[in-house]
Amino acid sequence: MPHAIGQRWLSDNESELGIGLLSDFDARTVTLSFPATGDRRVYSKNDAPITRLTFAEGEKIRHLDDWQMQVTSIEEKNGVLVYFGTHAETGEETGLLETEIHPAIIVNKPQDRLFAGQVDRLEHFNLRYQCLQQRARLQSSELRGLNGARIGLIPHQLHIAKEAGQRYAPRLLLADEVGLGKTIEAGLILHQQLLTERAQRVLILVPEPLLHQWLVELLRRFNITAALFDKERVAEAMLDGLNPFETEQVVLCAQSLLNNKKYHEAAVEAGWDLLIVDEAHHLSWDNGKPSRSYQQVAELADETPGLLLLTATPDQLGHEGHFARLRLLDPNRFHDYQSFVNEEQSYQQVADAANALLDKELLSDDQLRLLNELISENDIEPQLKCVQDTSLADDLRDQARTELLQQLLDRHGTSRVLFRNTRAAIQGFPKRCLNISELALPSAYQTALKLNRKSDPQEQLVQALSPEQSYCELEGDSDAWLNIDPRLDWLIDTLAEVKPAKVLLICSLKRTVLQLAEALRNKTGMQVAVFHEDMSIVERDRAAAHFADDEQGAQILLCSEIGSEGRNFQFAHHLVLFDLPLNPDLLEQRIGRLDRIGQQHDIQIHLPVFAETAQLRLLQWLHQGLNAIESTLSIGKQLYDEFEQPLLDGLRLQTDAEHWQQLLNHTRQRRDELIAMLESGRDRLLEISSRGQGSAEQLVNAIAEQDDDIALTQFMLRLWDVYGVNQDEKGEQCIALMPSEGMLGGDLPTLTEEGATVTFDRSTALSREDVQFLSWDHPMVAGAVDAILGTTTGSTNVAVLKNKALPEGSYMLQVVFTLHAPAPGHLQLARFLPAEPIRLLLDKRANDLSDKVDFDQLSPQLSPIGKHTATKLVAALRQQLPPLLRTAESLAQQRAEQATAQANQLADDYFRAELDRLSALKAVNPNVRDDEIDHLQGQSILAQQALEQAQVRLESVQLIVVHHA
Ligand SMILES: Nc1ncnc2c1ncn2[C@@H]1O[C@H](COP(=O)(O)OP(=O)(O)OP(=O)(O)O)[C@@H](O)[C@H]1O
Repeated sequence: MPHAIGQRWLSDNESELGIGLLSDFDARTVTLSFPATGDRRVYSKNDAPITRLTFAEGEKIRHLDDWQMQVTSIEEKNGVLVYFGTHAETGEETGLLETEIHPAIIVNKPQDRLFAGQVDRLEHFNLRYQCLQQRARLQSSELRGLNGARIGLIPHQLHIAKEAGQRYAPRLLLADEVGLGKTIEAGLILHQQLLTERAQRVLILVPEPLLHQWLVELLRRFNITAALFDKERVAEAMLDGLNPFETEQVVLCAQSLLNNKKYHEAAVEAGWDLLIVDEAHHLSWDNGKPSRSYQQVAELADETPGLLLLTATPDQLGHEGHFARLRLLDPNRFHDYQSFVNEEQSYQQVADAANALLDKELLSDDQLRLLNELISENDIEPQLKCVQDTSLADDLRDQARTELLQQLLDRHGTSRVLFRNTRAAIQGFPKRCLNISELALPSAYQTALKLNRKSDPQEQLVQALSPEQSYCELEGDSDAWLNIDPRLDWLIDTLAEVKPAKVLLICSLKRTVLQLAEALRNKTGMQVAVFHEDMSIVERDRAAAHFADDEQGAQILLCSEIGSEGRNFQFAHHLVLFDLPLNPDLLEQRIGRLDRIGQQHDIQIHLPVFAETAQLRLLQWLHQGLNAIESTLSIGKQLYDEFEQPLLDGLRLQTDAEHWQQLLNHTRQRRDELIAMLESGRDRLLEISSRGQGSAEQLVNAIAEQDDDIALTQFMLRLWDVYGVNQDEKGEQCIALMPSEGMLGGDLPTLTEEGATVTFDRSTALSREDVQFLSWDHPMVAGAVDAILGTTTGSTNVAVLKNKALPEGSYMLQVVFTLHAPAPGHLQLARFLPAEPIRLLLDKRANDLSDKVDFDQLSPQLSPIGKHTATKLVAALRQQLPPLLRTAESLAQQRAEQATAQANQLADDYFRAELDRLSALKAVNPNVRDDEIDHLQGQSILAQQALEQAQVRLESVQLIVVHHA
């Protein structure tokens, strides 16, 4: 093409310069000036990496004065093109000289890039298509947010997470027994809410000692980076005039931080989508009065759509407290304690009906009547008939039973707001074995107790349970007890006996921890780790790590009561209870440190008690009366409240042996009674709804199947190759990755300069903390897909097809479109609108070959060609390709219209069914909140509006030329 001043050219390598103007040339060089950036480049004429910018008929051009023209014909005058066409605004016929084209046009549309000679590599074109497919898959996956967590697949957790994670603004109480994975469930719900953009701003409040554990679990298991707020950080931000809580999206802080009024106000003002409160039993409500922490959370909960409360011991501070926490979830529903209690009494009937269905036996007339009564507003005759018809296939009858059960659970009780799984229901947990060592009460203690008898009943109790205190008071030395107390030698012997096994010791007071630690060090020289409330978080974490260290760590960790909440010490299986708490729920929290998911051994609980003392009596009451040591008990606090007075009298040794024995018998009887009642009523219902009948196992299977699918591995291996990530197979299912310089789409999330080791294998990820677990949810996968699709990489290509069956020189156009509807992320429109790319293959006569030859069939037959030849081929077909592209676009448009109509139908069906379901539920189960229904209605309208705006967008275009050589 002869050069002429005034022609417009583009740099192949520096497209950001905009459109160049040929300002000079001679026999050897060409000079381009780029008006948009003020740059100038001189190129060697022979091999200049520049491409002439030309437009074809039907295309639009922007004039220097910012108006647009659609080209109808083209002429050339002295080597410079003149375009004729219609003015977009006035509709008049007009002409536009090549020199008058706007210099700041960014050439990033695939067709413009192709015509401007910006031809990408074949592998990049293929990768872009695969990324589009993967993004579609990702967006519409039912398992999004569930499959990517580094966790073992435990059905009850996944069931709860799926149930709640996909709700709008879930408000619920996660109340699994200690150590069954409430943190994991909350993490899974949070993960789904974040990934689907249902929640973006999240505040997590936890007891201070658990801050670090939460931070680590969120990052390690879910790749969620929370910002840890402490006093210093908050104060500093406030000094700078900022609301600290507005500076981060996911904030983790100690609930006690909000005791500062200013901080609390700032937190409320900042606004959140989701609030998570761990160890929520601390939000107490005593004698009709809310505690300070309850009020703090209530204010936040009022302003925040989503709320997750976590507690293993919901009744720890009484049933009224439990009700008060339910009220935080939904004040309208839980407004009157007495009616709540009355309602709970009716659960027995519902549970009976549920049991009848679960038994899979034929239903009796009474049972049929009961079901009809309980689900009276629906016609359940067809399902009942099906259940009773023994000639039908088992799976049909099972399905009918499941439907009935679902309706029953949906309509009754707290099943939408409260989840509680128990060890008994899940099974497979190690045993708890109690080892009691009865020691003789030292005579010095006996004397001290006689001489120093207290009159105050509370003091009497303390004295009876801790005889060492009286002794120390008399001696005037608070350490004196360690010189005579046989429990110290007993402890040393126990440690020696179980060595090298780790031992966790819990007692109620910090003072005891420090004194015992000192005595152990002095007497044995052993390493001892301690953990108490006056240590900083860093000190506590260091102590826990010292204890966890297998090689050089301490054999024993001594904890005050604070160590018994939330912490993970299941690598140990010996627990010393140096004293016993009166509250059975605290006892459960203590044992729960070891009795947790992941515990591999039976748990040995060691208990030293002085014979014939209050200590022994308390042990008897907890063990023989409640059986709260070797098994878990959800009603410990309730029983404590019922028996408090006779128990305390007994502990003060004011009752004789016979009365004491009677108390033990009564306690046991009452316990059995209550448990039987709960097992058949409230707890039975909770158990059924928390475990997810069958659906939980299906979910586990679906995730396991996805784990086994090698599609992700194949995709990522290809992606790293093309992206420029160096890979080194390390064996044991691990791959070491190193970034290279100038990676295709820039840095990849979680791949640092030092590299990263990754695995696609869940069990490897579970056993190797240093290895990243790659799944469809992992930020590196989503980040890489976004990085590729966020650039123009792979949006154009020219390839050769060596196929003798086709005439030499014939050509085809492979074009990929996507369908876009502008919608907020939380709408999750991809559920309805297929995000699958629309791919078209047209021959030169515009025949549509897409259905005859698919992408994966064609791709291996294509070979790459050099850029120079590619540019020449495009230039040679410059006038033929735009009409082909227009045909492709109109075909894509037709498909898009079908897809949008289908999407509309799907969305309509979905929202209608959900609204019907929720409205029907609301009529019988007030746990359905009005705002959930309003939200669904709003979403339905938004979805409709967004679908009306759906448009196709060209993603990539490939010219395929047939060549036989
Ligand atoms: N699915 C899982 N895969 C792997 N580890 C798990 C899983 N679920 C729970 N765990 C581990 O089991 C332990 C107990 O889980 P978690 O802390 O979530 O329980 P919790 O119910 O919150 O306990 P607590 O009642 O003491 O607060 C933790 O160490 C956790 O990491």
